[in-house]
Amino acid sequence: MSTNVKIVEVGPRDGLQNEKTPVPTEVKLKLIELLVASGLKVVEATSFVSPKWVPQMADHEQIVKGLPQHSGVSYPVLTPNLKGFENALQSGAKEVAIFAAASESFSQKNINCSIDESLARFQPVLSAAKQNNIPVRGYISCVLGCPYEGEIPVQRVVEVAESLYQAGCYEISLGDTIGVGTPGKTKRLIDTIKNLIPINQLAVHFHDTYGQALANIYAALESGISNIDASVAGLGGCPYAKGASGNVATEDVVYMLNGLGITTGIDLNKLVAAGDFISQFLNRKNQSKVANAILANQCR
Ligand SMILES: CC(C)(COP(=O)([O-])OP(=O)([O-])OC[C@H]1O[C@@H](n2cnc3c(N)ncnc32)[C@H](O)[C@@H]1OP(=O)([O-])[O-])[C@@H](O)C(=O)NCCC(=O)NCCSC(=O)C[C@@](C)(O)CC(=O)[O-]
Repeated sequence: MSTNVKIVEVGPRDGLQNEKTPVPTEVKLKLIELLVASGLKVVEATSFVSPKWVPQMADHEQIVKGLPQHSGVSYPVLTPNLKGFENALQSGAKEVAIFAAASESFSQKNINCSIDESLARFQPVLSAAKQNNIPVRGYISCVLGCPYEGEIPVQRVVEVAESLYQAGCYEISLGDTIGVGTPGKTKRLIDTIKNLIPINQLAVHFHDTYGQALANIYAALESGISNIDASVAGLGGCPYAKGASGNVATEDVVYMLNGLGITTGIDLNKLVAAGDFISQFLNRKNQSKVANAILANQCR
C-alpha cells in the first residue's frame, strides 16, 4: 500500500452540480477556501459545461476568477469540448478534466454523443491544452455499472482508459458513477488496468449509493492506488444518473487513511468544519459518519 495518498476534492463541482437551488458564487468560493485551509491540495472547482444542461455550474467564470491563490494548490475544472476549454482558459483555469464514459447510453445522456464521438471531441481540447501547458485529467464514468445498461465489461473500461491515456491525460479517474461496485470488482478492474497504465496515474472515484465506497477504496489501495477522489460531507450525485447518491465523504476517507498511517497532509477538524459549513447552508444532513461523530463530540 502506498504511504502517501493524494485526495482530489470534488465537492464544489461533483458535490454541488446536482443541487436544484442555485448556490451563490460567494458560498461556493467560501467552501473552496475552507477546503484549502484544511490542507487539500487539489480542489475541483467547477465545470465549463452548458448552463442549459447543468445550471448550477453557470457561474464557472466567476468561480475561477475568484479562486483563492495558494502555491501548490490546483483547481481543475471540467471541460466537455473546445468551447468549454476556451472559456476555462480565458477565465484563468490552469488545469482541466475531460470526461468520457464506459457506457454508450450514459455517454449519450451525459454529453449527447457516443463514446467514440466524445474521444474525437476531446482531441482538440488535448491539443489546445498541450499548446497552453495545461494538464488534462481524464474521467471515465460507469466503470462498475451503468444506470441504463447495467453491467459494463471490464474490456470496455480498458479501451476508454487506454484511449484517454494515449491521448495525453496525466491521470485517469475511474468513476463508479452509481456506486454499485464492490471490493472484488474494484480489485479486478484495477488489477487489469494497471497492466496497461501506471498505477500512480490512475485514480478512483466512488459514489456511496450501496455503502461500498470505503471498502472499495480499501481494495483499491491494496491494488496500489494512491489517488482518491472524494467529496466533503458526501455531497453529490450526477444529474444524468438518477438515484445515484453522493460521493464518498472526504472526511471518512481521511479518517480511514489516518488509521492506516497514510499521509494526506489534511487537518481532519478543519475539513469537518468545511463540510459543516456547506451542509448547514444547504440545510442538509451531513453524509459523513466521521464528521457527524466529530461534531457530536464537539457539542458535548
Ligand atoms: C457537452 C454538451 C455541451 C453537449 O451539448 P449539445 O447540446 O450536444 O451541444 P452543442 O454543441 O450542440 O451546443 C448546444 C448549445 O450549448 C452551447 N454549448 C456547447 N458547449 C458548451 C460549453 N462547454 N459551455 C457552454 N455552452 C456550451 C452551445 O453554444 C449551444 O448554445 P445555443 O446555440 O443553443 O445557445 C452538454 O451535453 C453538456 O454540457 N453536458 C455536461 C453534462 C455534465 O456536466 N454532466 C455532469 C458531469 S460528468 C460527471 O458528473 C461524472 C464524473 C466526472 O463526476 C465521474 C463519475 O462520477 O462518473
